[in-house]
Amino acid sequence: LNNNIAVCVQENILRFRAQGHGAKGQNEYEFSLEFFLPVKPEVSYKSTQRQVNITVHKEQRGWWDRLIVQERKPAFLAPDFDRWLDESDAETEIREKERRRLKASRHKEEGFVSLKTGYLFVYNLVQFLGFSWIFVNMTVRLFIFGKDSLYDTFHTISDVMFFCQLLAAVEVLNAAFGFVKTGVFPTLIQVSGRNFIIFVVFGSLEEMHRQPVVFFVFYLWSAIEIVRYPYYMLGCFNTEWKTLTWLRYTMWIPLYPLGVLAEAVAVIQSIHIFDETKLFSIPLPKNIGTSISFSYILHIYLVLMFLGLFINVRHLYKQRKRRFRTKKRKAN
Ligand SMILES: CCCCCCCCCCCCC[C@@H](O)CC(=O)SCCNC(=O)CCNC(=O)[C@H](O)C(C)(C)COP(=O)(O)OP(=O)(O)OC[C@H]1O[C@@H](n2cnc3c(N)ncnc32)[C@H](O)[C@@H]1OP(=O)(O)O
Repeated sequence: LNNNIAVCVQENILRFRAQGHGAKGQNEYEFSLEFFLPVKPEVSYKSTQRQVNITVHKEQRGWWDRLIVQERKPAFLAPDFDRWLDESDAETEIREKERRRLKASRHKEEGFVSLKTGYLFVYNLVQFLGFSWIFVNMTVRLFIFGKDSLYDTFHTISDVMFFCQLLAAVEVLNAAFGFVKTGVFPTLIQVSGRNFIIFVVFGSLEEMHRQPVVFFVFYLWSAIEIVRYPYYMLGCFNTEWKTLTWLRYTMWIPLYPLGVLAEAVAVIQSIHIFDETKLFSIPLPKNIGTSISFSYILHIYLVLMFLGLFINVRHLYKQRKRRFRTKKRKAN
């Protein structure tokens, strides 16, 4: 039994004093040890029925040649070999710890990668199904109803197109968070450009719903997407189908300018409707005039569209070159 324990470190000397019941009955025990190198003055201890465990920390990490300054160790001092560590043991322990840490972080990384892949795969699948439905539906209707089908594209297709295009906003986030290796800006241009057309130009004007231009815009958009999304889906499994890759990086060459042209026609057709209906026009104070028509914004948008066309065609051209260059190098 230990009591009245006094432990301290002063001037690098550990001083211990306690009363206890030992082999020779009740006694006062004390010792002092001067350490080989500086230790921290803070000391902690734990006392049990059998022993007192004292913990002293070295001032600086490192290996000491011995524990105390005296070369001869006092008779009462003996190492506890259960807790003894020499340099090689410590190195093995450090290496083992590092190995375990690396393994744990690799596990975490693998978990994240498979979660990301699963998420991208599901996203691409949903988009693929959506755009396939649009493309097949429009094609079948074109065959069955001929020219008439051009006039009711909006009524039959717009809900699914709204859904797919709204969901496509996720692609900007994917790029921004680095989930996919691409620039945020081209994706932002692509997604916001299309959403402007579908929600503002088509969505807000009933007069536009029956325009054949809706057919051309939707058909051109979906034609590329039924190729692009399956290409990404295969990419999620590090697989590729050469024909699909070629189509993904080639079809945009005719489709993109045609798509922008169709969108520009839609914007131009909508201008007079916005002027007549005064929809989204900005009211002005009476002494200046009545209002600023939304058609001014549309004129600015037409310019931005061709700027967007230039930026994205350049981006897609670079992606195409990168894709086919890597492929050639891999083949060598
Ligand atoms: C800031 C405000 C702006 C205001 C707007 C101003 C005006 C805007 C005007 C815009 C005009 C738009 C016109 C447009 O609507 C017309 C048409 O679309 S017509 C139809 C033809 N269109 C197309 O061909 C374009 C289709 N879209 C795209 O290609 C992309 O959206 C685009 C961002 C343009 C390019 O895609 P990305 O940069 O991602 O290139 P990659 O496909 O090569 O992908 C790069 C790597 O990332 C991997 N990736 C990408 N996405 C995914 C995914 N969802 N899941 C899995 N992996 C993905 C891909 O595999 C590549 O990796 P790797 O190289 O390892 O294979």
